[in-house]
Amino acid sequence: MALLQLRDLNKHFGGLHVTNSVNLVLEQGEIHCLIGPNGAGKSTLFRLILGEHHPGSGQIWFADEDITALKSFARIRRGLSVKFQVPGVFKSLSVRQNLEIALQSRLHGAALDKEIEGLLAFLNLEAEQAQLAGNLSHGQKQWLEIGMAISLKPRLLLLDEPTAGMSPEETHLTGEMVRRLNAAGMTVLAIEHDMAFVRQVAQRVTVLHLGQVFAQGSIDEIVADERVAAIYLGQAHA
Ligand SMILES: Nc1ncnc2c1ncn2[C@@H]1O[C@H](COP(=O)(O)OP(=O)(O)OP(=O)(O)O)[C@@H](O)[C@H]1O
Repeated sequence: MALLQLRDLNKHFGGLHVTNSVNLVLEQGEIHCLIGPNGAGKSTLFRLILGEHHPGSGQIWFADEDITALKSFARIRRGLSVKFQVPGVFKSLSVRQNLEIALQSRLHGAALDKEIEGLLAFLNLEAEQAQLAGNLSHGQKQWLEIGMAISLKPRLLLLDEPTAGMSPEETHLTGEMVRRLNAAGMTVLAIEHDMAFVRQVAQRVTVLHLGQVFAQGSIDEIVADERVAAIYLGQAHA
């Protein structure tokens, strides 16, 4: 079953056609990675899905409902969640308090404490729970934000370069987290440049180039595609 469908989506910024007739189907239960050179339009596509940008034309369907005209909060209420690239944690609050804030609309009392314990263990942040979030390492901040993004138990989790700036070990641990979330039923769409991460998690990969879907397939098919290699030539991320 399709969880998310982008139908002929278009977005212009002035004369720039940043999202160009994009059609993309995300199956319920898959981990899908979105790759492409800088400026390909990946972040813009996320903002369209979340409702921070609105398309000039085209439709966005989520769980058999047309959500194109809905505001972000209404999309979040239906089960969408996003972790953007820049950590949005509350730096002057502890790790535990950050999770409390994310969870408190859903849980209280003993149930809240139990959920926080589970999340801390999942995020490898048990020992850091009393630390100020601002004092965490870069990787730990990213994990805390993943924790906040999954606190409402979304059906679809959008991750914008979740491993940017991480060591290979941290990247691998992040991949394991994503796989565990997926095994528990969460559908994931991740923008990612790190091909080791893409190989670790992705069941399907979509390549975006100049705002268009350029290629789609398994990681092996994408890596073997000479057309894909060609569009990365001269790019620092290749
Ligand atoms: N709000 C905006 N106003 C004008 N132009 C924008 C805006 N947001 C993005 N763009 C332009 O749209 C194009 C696509 O940007 P986008 O950030 O979506 O690409 P990306 O694939 O996410 O790139 P990167 O990998 O560098 O993050 C770029 O040329 C960018 O300058």
